[in-house]
Amino acid sequence: MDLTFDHVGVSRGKRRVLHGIDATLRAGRVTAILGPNGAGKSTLLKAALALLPTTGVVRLGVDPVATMDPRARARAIGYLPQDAAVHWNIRARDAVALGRLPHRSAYAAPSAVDEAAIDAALAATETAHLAYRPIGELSGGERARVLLARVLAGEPRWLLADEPLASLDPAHQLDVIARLRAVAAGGRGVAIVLHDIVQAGRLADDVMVLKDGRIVAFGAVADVLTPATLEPVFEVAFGTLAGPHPICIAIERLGR
Ligand SMILES: Nc1ncnc2c1ncn2[C@@H]1O[C@H](COP(=O)(O)OP(=O)(O)OP(=O)(O)O)[C@@H](O)[C@H]1O
Repeated sequence: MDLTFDHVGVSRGKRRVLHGIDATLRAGRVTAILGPNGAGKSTLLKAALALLPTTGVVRLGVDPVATMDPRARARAIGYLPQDAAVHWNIRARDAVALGRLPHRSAYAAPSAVDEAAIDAALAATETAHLAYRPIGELSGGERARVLLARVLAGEPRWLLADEPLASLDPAHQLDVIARLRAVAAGGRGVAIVLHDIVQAGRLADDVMVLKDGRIVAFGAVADVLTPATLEPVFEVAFGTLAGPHPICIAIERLGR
């Protein structure tokens, strides 16, 4: 089930921060969303979750996201925000269990299906050994993996994540990339905001590049992750390396 942006615009205060976004993000693929600071990447994810008022329409399949039943929407689209926090010092496993809330009736105890999904998410993020530790005592990277587990536990049809690799060491970055690719390989949709262009090449099938609230490139990773496309966007000279996936590396700032 694809996620479609049909002329989507967002204003924050008096400023227009997204302009007429037209794009279809495909289920079964990983889409990386790149762009300079302030380009509108996080805003695009929030628009897809109906967390912000928008002009235009975001659709999951044929259904406008904004008018979906909130529980159905929470089951369908999982979200890992930038700088996600847990405001109570609960155990990691209980934090992951929160990801199952849209599947449970109010006050019901987790079912066997819920417990299995929680255990699978802990295993997938290598956080089972942290399950009974207070989340406030975990390192930044451990907490980031637990919060990813919370989203995975909800088994959403679409997974939207804002910078999920930022605080992870290389081994756990590779694990999370493998996990997100597995989610997409299972037919679900994955859209990830990233700053690391090398990781985008490793993770993504498609890349959307935003600048000043507009799409400046959107397509298959090999077509978009090129110096010709990226240099005017980031105002940085890029070089390429041969590898199993497109590797584009920032070399130096342009025009300085
Ligand atoms: N609550 C807000 N009120 C006013 N303006 C906002 C608000 N949140 C974001 N903006 C503005 O909207 C624009 C887009 O912000 P957004 O967070 O989507 O950018 P981004 O591409 O995710 O940036 P970054 O890479 O720095 O995380 C920016 O100019 C930002 O200053």
